[in-house]
Amino acid sequence: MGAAVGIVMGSDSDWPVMKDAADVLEELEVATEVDVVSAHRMPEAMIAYGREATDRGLQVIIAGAGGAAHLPGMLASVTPLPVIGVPVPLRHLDGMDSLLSIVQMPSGVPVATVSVGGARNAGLLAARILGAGTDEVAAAVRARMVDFQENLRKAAEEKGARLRSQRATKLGFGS
Ligand SMILES: Nc1c(C(=O)O)ncn1[C@@H]1O[C@H](COP(=O)(O)O)[C@@H](O)[C@H]1O
Repeated sequence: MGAAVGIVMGSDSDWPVMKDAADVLEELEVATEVDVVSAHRMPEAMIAYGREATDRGLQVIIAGAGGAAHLPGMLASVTPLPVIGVPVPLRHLDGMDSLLSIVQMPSGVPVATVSVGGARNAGLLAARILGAGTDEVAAAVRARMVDFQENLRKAAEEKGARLRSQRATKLGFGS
């Protein structure tokens, strides 16, 4: 089966951030493809990627970029697929430039923007979009997402229990 989610970034220097999206989608058994596609540096190839995405079977695009981050918005302008934008933080301005470039889209061209460096949430959001479908593949992704959420809840509860017990021990109440 081909990739359902395309993960693209403006430069390979974004990969340490964008890898989190690929990793969580791998955990959820969602097929992904990864590529460098830059609106600024390779505009024709970027347009082709966006235009061909649906025919190639992609269902969601995750696009990460830093600085003057035009890639997510430009992709959203040439594809009907949902585009999730990841603001990649660079050395200057701490990602505020990336965030504002991605989030402040003009009306009519939506990009679902996650937090600065929030590639893991971008992956999770892509899985939720896929899981909203009505076929068997969507149901399977949805079931894995429900498990994921259950594990998240348990982990949070365990952290609370650990903290309560450490505190009680410190104050001499026992655990
Ligand atoms: N924001 C964009 C775009 C674009 O939006 O088309 N293309 C590259 N870049 C960004 O430039 C930063 C520096 O790239 P280099 O590390 O290659 O110099 C990266 O964060 C990339 O996403």
